[in-house]
Amino acid sequence: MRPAKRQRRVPPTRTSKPTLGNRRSFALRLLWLAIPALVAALAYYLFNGADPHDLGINGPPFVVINLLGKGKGLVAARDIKQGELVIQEYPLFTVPKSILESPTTLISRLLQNVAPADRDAFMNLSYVHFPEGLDPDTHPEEVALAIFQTNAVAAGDGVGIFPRMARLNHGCSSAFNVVYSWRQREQALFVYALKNIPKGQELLTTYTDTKRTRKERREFLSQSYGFECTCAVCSLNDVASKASDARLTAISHHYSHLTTWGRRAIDGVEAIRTINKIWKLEDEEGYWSERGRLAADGAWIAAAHSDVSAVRLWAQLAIKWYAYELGADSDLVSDVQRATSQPEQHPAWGSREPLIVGAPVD
Ligand SMILES: C[S@@+](CC[C@H](N)C(=O)[O-])C[C@H]1O[C@@H](n2cnc3c(N)ncnc32)[C@H](O)[C@@H]1O
Repeated sequence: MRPAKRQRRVPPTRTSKPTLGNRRSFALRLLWLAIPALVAALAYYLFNGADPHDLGINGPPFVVINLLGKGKGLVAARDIKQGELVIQEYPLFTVPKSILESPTTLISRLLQNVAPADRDAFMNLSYVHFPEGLDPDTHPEEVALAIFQTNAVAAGDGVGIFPRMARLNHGCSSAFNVVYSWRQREQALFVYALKNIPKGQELLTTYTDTKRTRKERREFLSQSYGFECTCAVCSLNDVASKASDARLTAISHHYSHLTTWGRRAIDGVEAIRTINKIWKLEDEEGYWSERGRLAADGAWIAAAHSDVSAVRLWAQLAIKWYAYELGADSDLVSDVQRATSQPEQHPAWGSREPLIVGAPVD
């Protein structure tokens, strides 16, 4: 069960009507009509996505609204460009991966150290898996734990709570269009647009590795997050859904095959061929996540086999896709940039026999 939604007070409406014949009172009437609209617009802006980085020339990228059957969610307030930063958020608090005290006690204790407005924002988040038989009204500490479990995401060595980002709903495979990552240097969570997102479209992230069949994804999401996924991919007709499942299963299979290069079960040429197969299948599926990492793997394999021109090409591709997912100023982009200018300085350089492994087929 979710906490009761807060009710907003509705101001009493004015009952006296100005006469139409009087221009001054007509102007006053317009003014009276405009004031609530301006106040509503300001309140909407303040409560739905304004933060310092939103105040750029393009205006705030999203609003938070109620969505049928999903609770709250983020919807693009204007066209958002691929690779655009949509959220930069600091954690309300973080929790290490292993703890000694009871999680209920820990969360309640950490909440005491946050500002009252932040605590309210936290307690307003949605949750699933509340212990059966307990009344949420008399067990706020259990509500806090359930909220934490539903909304916490990876943040460095631990997990953290980011109330703004926590409103992002889930989409599978080609349906998710934003990606979040923790940046150690800034100690903040960054959310980037993986694709162009037209105004009015919902911003969706992914809660799990969605390179799984629809049935497997649905089981996981229902058990872990308490909802039946109806994203664009889960809503495909049976024929299209089977084709998508087959692509996703093949992608996973190719990823497993690729890892065998690490133990020399396949050579560099086969490894690069496998990366190109994954890339092609992902194009067909519309699955664009993790491409920076995949291209960086290509650069690594090329460097290991001392294939200078392949290192450069894979590294350039990695920079492009890392920039979309992680930001052009992220550490991983800087690391790969070094490989394009000085392939011989790549950490994997020359660790395997020399071989022309092959370039990206993009
Ligand atoms: C991290 S919260 C996301 C924000 C949430 N909608 C809210 O109102 O705060 C996770 C919860 O959102 C809902 N949710 C997320 N993605 C959904 C989807 N694709 N369809 C339906 N519900 C979804 C589920 O209730 C899930 O447990």
